[in-house]
Amino acid sequence: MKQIWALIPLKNFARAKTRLAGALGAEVRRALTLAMARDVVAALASSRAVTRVILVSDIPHLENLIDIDGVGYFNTGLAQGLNEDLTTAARWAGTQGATDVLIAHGDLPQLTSQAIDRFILGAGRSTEYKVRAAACKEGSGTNLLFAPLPLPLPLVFGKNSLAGFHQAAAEAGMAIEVVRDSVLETDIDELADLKALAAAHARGEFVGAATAALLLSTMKARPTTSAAKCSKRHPVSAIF
Ligand SMILES: Nc1nc2c(ncn2[C@@H]2O[C@H](COP(=O)(O)OP(=O)(O)OP(=O)(O)O)[C@@H](O)[C@H]2O)c(=O)[nH]1
Ligand SMILES: O=C(O)[C@H](O)COP(=O)(O)O
Repeated sequence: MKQIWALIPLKNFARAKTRLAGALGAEVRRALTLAMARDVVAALASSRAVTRVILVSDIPHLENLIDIDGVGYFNTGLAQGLNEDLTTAARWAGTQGATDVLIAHGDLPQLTSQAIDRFILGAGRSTEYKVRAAACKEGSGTNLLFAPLPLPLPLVFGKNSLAGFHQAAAEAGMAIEVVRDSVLETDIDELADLKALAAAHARGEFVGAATAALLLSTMKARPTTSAAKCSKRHPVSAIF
């Protein structure tokens, strides 16, 4: 019986979401990072296929910030980098009884438990592929990775990671299966992504509860246009 553990890496707030730093102040980026991570955790916690959900981070007292029933925390100590932290956490998960890991980034606020189960259970049907990757919307990055333990290939998250995973798999004498799924594709990296997310929410598309609440509360607090123009770095409310 598979024991699938979800690992969600979360960067320290001081270094997180830097591509939004030109538009959003540190407090708003922190709130957004936390809200999206809460939504990712909640979706994974409701998945039928996932056995355990673990946050992988060096954020102190993260359990007080994301307090969802049954969620575990792997404290990396001082972060060594995304791939190093996840590799250490995956190895530890293996010693605790995990047979497989589902790595899911913390900035996927439209993630649903149905899409997660679709992704994982699809992997079960194919015996040809051991590793399955969900592409980001640009098709270059990897939003989720499903792999058995011990990991059969090195983790190479980062810029153009999908090509990196293909290469790592080829070097390990295997192939990976790439999934394009609109629900799994939506990561929030740039201001344009955030604007698109607000528009999707306004159209009635699903957005996780914590992120949706943040979008709504900041829109209610929307300043006048002239006030927004005066501010160099806008609150979320000023960008929609
Ligand atoms: N534990 C851990 N998580 C990380 C680290 N670097 C990135 N992450 C997490 O990995 C996921 C993808 O992160 P990135 O897109 O690289 O970084 P980001 O903070 O979301 O955005 P940028 O700073 O704009 O690149 C997010 O959930 C991050 O919080 C790290 O060194 N350690
Ligand atoms: O491996 C990846 O694709 C990155 O860790 C996340 O990519 P992005 O945040 O640049 O989309």
